[in-house]
Amino acid sequence: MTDAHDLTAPHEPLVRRIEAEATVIGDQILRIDHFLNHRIEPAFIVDMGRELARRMSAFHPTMILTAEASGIAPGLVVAQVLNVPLVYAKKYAPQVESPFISRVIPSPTKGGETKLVMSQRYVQPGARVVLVDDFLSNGRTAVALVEMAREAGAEVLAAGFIVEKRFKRGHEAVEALGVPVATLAQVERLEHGKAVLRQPQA
Ligand SMILES: O=P(O)(O)OC[C@H]1O[C@H](OP(=O)(O)OP(=O)(O)O)[C@H](O)[C@@H]1O
Repeated sequence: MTDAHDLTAPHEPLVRRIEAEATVIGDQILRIDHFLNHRIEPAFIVDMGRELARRMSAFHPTMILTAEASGIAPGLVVAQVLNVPLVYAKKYAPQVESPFISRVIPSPTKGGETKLVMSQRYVQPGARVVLVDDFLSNGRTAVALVEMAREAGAEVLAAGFIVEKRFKRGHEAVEALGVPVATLAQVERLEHGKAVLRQPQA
């Protein structure tokens, strides 16, 4: 089994790019959408997805689960490397044929509420699920996905994220559900227009 330290080892290429290129607004907002979730660099998202897949491979998932929209790119890479299907809970066109499972969560970045909807046709009892998303912040999206997968009768083995904000409660919230968390970059805090990250081992 992959140990906890390995699951959260900082991925040096990502750490360096966040340090050099992130737009930081106040002590809460970290913008790296020029390579992660608005403009996507294929070679870099594949590099990061491969590293997440390497850490997830020990869990032997039968499917990857994410949420629309920003989780799809890293989720697709992890799914491709592990040769399993990717399912994404819909947010923006949540008319899903019955039977389905849904959760309403506070919208992480837009205010208001977001509805996540997932068809039970694509998450079957006994499925071995690994969650993947681009960001882990308060963890409400990930917690909702864990609950939805379990409601469908699936087993949730682990959750992997490209970036986590360690100053939010998401990591603890997901682990409290008994789900190990893997992340490639850990943002400890945002200050003076810069992101302060956990550093890779020399
Ligand atoms: O840990 P949390 O507090 O739940 O925040 C993390 C979530 O926030 C973002 O989604 P968002 O809905 O903002 O954007 P998207 O529609 O582009 O995926 C991100 O893609 C994660 O799914």
